[in-house]
Amino acid sequence: MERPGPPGACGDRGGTERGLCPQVPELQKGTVRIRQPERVRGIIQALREQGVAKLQVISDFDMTLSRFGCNGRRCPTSHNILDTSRVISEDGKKKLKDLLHYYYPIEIDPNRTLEEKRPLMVEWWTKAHELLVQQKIHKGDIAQIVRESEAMLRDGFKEFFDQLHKNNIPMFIFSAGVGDILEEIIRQANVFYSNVFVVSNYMDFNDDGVLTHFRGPLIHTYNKNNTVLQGTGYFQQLSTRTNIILLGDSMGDLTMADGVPSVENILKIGFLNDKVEERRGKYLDSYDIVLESDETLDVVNGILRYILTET
Ligand SMILES: Nc1ccn([C@@H]2O[C@H](COP(=O)(O)O)[C@@H](O)[C@H]2O)c(=O)n1
Ligand SMILES: [Mg+2]
Repeated sequence: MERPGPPGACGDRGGTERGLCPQVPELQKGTVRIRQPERVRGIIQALREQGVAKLQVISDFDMTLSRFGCNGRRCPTSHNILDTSRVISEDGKKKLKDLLHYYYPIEIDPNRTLEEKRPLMVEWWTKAHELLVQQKIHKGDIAQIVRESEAMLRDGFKEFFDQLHKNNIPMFIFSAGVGDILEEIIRQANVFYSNVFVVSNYMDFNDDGVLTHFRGPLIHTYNKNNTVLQGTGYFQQLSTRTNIILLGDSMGDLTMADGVPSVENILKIGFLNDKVEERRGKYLDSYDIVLESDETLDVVNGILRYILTET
């Protein structure tokens, strides 16, 4: 039989999905799906009880911290921002769009295995980066390209970044996007705080500020794990941060915390943005909390507020 938690504990109404955690009312939103409410309740409670000093956040960027929908259309990813910008020739734009139309359905296909997808993702990223290098992009144009784009962070981003910063919680952004672009988005949103650390695909420029190549190792959707973090030492420095909130939008994001030593508790929150019906089952199997077509960080902010409130 389930033992009730201490007064005011998450789920002390019995732990049904409805009364999952009354102190986090955002979990009642219609966008929230949870396969194992008891498990989620237990993790949230443990994160709160064990305290802020043990917590770290690991997040994907594109379509997780950034929005999926923009005024009835798809928001651009960090790659798309560059691909569709004024510095790319018409021919370059067409080729990059063709790549997207060919490879994106493969990326999100629930019927293909990760083993099948991996080499195809390497192919996509490699071809796209080669095309971008041919465009002789100037470093000095990046800020303006981002300003002119439709890039948008999810609603509630300021509270999210602020809560983490004020509580000195390290936030690791692990992205297969373009590091220079996503950093600029966060900078222009005024939330690029000292607790934010990014690993992504960064561009290298020559002395004239012209893009010459992308720095390795190449990060694509399905190799976001320890293999591309060698030499960063990031997780090793945070060895006391054994409790994790992981945020992602892809099945590839589930391995982002693989390099963290001695994980005690991990809460995986997945944004299911596209092909919702088709992919729901797999997401519910893999993420503790699934947010369907939810353009906000409300649920994440609600959980953080509860975890960070002093008892
Ligand atoms: N040429 C490309 C390659 C990938 N994408 C999309 O970028 C996203 C990966 O970035 P994360 O921050 O989510 O790791 C992924 O959604 C790909 O579809 C692209 O737009 N263009
Ligand atoms: Mg993503």
